[in-house]
Amino acid sequence: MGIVLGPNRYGKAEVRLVRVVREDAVRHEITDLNVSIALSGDLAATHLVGDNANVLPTDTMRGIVYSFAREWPVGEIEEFALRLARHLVAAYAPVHTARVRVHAYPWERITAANGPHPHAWSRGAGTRYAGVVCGPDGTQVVSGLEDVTVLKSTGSEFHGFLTDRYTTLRPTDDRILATSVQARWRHAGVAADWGASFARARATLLRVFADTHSLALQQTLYAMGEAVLAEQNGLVEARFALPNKHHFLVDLSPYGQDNPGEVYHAADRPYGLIEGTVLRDDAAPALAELPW
Ligand SMILES: O=c1[nH]c(=O)c2[nH]c(=O)[nH]c2[nH]1
Repeated sequence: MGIVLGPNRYGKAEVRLVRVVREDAVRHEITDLNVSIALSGDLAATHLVGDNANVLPTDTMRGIVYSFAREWPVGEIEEFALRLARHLVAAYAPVHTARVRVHAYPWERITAANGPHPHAWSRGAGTRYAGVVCGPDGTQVVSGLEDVTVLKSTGSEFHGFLTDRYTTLRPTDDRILATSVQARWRHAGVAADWGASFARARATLLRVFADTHSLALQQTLYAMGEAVLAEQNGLVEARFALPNKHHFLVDLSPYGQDNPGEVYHAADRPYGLIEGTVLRDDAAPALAELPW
């Protein structure tokens, strides 16, 4: 019996990159990213004896991110992640697998006196995500979004659940349903119109959340995943984490008032956390190191 080194990876996490594209002196475009890289490969020596010959410093990874941002337009985040991951496995022999994660923060032009301002921005809602793995077993791409908070003020019920002596929750046929969507969808291939696919998936998720008369957040989750896959042949698997942002009816009887679904307490924690995967039954499996 002995002690051995298990799976490991390392890299630079959360490289914050803002790329300004100067169309002219006043009119700009901006891209605001948070990029994380994790490499695995021939890294036993650094762990076992501190021999760093195979170690590409994480500081160099930071430099690659900024330098690539200068040399090319950043483009869609999936494309940028693919470029980085492919470079990292091609350029450094000890690197077998590269995982790249990119979060993009949306900035919207401020509407000023003369319309959309050429270079003044207001931070928008939600974050777009891309994750890429590139290694000996192939390359895969996942896209997604998070922190998209949605709410329905009716059209949601929850009843018929298992009950026992610990149950205090009352069944309801009319409640507020709210969640902060974290969604991911895996692409079948490594080339797509990433921007159009993202816009379509986002619109699908919002539309289905709105249009599904919900008997459980689990049912809404499945409906959203099913629709995203049904509408885009190039997508094979969708994963969700949906916190149930509970809204409780306030008891106004101490004040001699009724409360027919009008005054709610928006609770912070604890919250239900509903997680699930929806996939094509013939989907090739996701690579283990795909950064969802
Ligand atoms: O949509 C819901 N799913 C649950 O599993 C659950 N559990 C709970 O207390 N409220 C809810 N709501």
